[in-house]
Amino acid sequence: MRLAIIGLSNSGKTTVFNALTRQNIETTIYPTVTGEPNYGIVKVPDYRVDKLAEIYKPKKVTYATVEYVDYIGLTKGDITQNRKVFDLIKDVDAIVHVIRAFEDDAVLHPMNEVNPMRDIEILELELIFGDLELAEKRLARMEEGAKKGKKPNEAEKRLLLKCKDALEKEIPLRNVSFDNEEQKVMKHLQFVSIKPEVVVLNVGEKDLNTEKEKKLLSDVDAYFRAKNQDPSLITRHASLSLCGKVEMEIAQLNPDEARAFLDDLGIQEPALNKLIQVSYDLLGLISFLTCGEDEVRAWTIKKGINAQQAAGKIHSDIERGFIRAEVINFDDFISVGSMSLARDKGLLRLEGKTYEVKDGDIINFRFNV
Ligand SMILES: Nc1ncnc2c1ncn2[C@@H]1O[C@H](COP(=O)(O)OP(=O)(O)OP(=O)(O)O)[C@@H](O)[C@H]1O
Repeated sequence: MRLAIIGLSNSGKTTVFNALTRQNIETTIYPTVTGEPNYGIVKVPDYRVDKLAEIYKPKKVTYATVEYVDYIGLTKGDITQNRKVFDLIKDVDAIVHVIRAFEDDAVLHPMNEVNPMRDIEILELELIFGDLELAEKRLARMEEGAKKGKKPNEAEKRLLLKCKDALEKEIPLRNVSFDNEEQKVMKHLQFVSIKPEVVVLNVGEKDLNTEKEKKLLSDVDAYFRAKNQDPSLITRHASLSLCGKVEMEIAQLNPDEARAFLDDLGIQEPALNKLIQVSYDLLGLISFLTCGEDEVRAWTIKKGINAQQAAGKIHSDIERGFIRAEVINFDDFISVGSMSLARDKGLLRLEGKTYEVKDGDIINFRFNV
């Protein structure tokens, strides 16, 4: 799973990226307009993996991971520059949209003043304009082809017209419902406004845990709710606030120092953990767990997949030779503390191929190859 961090220049994208990936890429008070994208793999914090590792003391502990990519900012009205960003993010699973809400005169703002709601609108529109350009170009190419006698792909044409119509009304494609056929055609079209989106309000340190922060966040939620007029659509948007600068400082500390720092600020855990979790949920992902003396591990799967498909995540042989899955949910396991006790108490279930795997299931696959 890969997420792209996007936003206007100087909104704090690299700061958030550094905090997430514990890297130290240079952040500047000037916009970055060239350079290579930054990539980083991030462990998905999971208290269940921590707890199982404590119990099993395995040789290896493996968390689920997500990858983030950070690149240059989007610019109002600059389609050529923005296309560079869209080309990079066309294959990502979701976008993290960083909005500047912190005040600092030393950090240049591309619109000269801090105004988060205006910036959200600008950025959302740039995504829409980028997609509109793409739809129009493809339709024009189809028309050219038709003139030369080439038969257009009717399904794609219908879909492009539907997208164009929505985009012209300034509706992002994530807020349009597409049937299964349309979704299939959509796969190779590389639109960006269709991607699930996590909005991160990057507030100043002094605004953390204040009414101002709460109000801003509820304004952001209201903005996206108002945009999504089809209640049958699954939510493809989530928002949260954090202070990128503080998060980056915490990420550079050792665990004890970080704990003391968080206690000082009256925060339970870094907001980044929530960001990672929210991204995971938004993509409809869950984790199942495997444990033993060799390894305790979290595996990422899509919500709704069955035990046999989940087995395929580990190895195609296990999927092919699947016999049964021995399953216990993490909470039940913890209530007794060991697999043998769980078995004695009948908490360990034997499930077949079609069992729908739940978040936090600890699974032992029985298979035969
Ligand atoms: N929450 C915050 N509070 C105060 N300063 C911040 C905050 N977040 C980021 N900054 C500062 O803002 C400046 C710009 O940050 P950063 O380089 O991360 O932005 P960016 O969006 O990656 O910029 P660009 O892509 O245009 O280079 C840096 O000086 C950074 O320290």
